[in-house]
Amino acid sequence: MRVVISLGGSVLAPELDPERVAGHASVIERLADEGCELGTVVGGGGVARDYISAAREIGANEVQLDQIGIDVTRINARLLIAALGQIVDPTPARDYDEAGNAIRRGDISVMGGVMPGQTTDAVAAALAEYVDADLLVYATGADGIFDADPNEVDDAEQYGELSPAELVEVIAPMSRDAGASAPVDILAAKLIERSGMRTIVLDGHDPTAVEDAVLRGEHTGTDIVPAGGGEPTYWAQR
Ligand SMILES: Nc1ncnc2c1ncn2[C@@H]1O[C@H](COP(=O)(O)OP(=O)(O)OP(=O)(O)O)[C@@H](O)[C@H]1O
Ligand SMILES: O=c1ccn([C@@H]2O[C@H](COP(=O)(O)O)[C@@H](O)[C@H]2O)c(=O)[nH]1
Repeated sequence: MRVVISLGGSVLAPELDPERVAGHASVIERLADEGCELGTVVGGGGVARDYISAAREIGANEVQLDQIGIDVTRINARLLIAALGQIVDPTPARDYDEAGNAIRRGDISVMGGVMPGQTTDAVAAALAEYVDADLLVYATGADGIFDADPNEVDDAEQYGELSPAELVEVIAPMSRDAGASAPVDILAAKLIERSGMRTIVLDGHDPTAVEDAVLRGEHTGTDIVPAGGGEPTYWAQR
């Protein structure tokens, strides 16, 4: 089973805690031990946003801000690589070919951002399509997709399941500025719609949430189910 995991910077490194990073790395290692082929895409989190807002005040344009964000995602990718030992490609992939080649060699690939105008959510969706993944998992700061930001609106309601087209509709009104917060960005939603990729969006603060979802099909987030997708096939059922 080939899986792409998008690990938000806000769940990998909300603060620089080596134990938290090691916890995420342990889960990735366990998935690899179970035979999963893995691509991991790491976000920039609060550090990227701090840099972006400082540079915006100084007068940087949106592309420059995106470039700063990309650099931070790559630093976070290196942090995760440092925790992953021997089974990982030691260099963050700079593009989908590099990531795909590492995965085909049997390494775990870790990458950050690739180009301005998007977020690592879109990188993960493109990588999943490129390597023909069985499953794409977004480990983010909210337990799925809601009708409003659940960290801001007390009675926000979760979507348990969405079609890719519904996902695009829900995500479309959200901001596209550098550093914006959304569980999945609009380009990612469009790529998921195009590829029909089976996708889960879940709260990744506890690293074992990803393991439960991939290995046991257990999660409390949102399932993005393509038309005719049927029941999700998880590792335990293969
Ligand atoms: N409709 C919504 N449904 C779910 N979460 C939402 C929604 N609108 C806004 N959000 C916010 O989006 C956040 C997730 O995106 P955010 O980009 O902050 O984190 P991330 O995915 O961990 O990646 P990174 O921190 O690397 O950018 C959630 O924590 C939540 O507060
Ligand atoms: O391919 C990419 C990836 C990221 N960016 C910029 O970096 C920040 C932080 O990334 P997150 O995935 O949101 O953590 C993002 O807001 C973009 O400004 C990018 O331009 N291209």
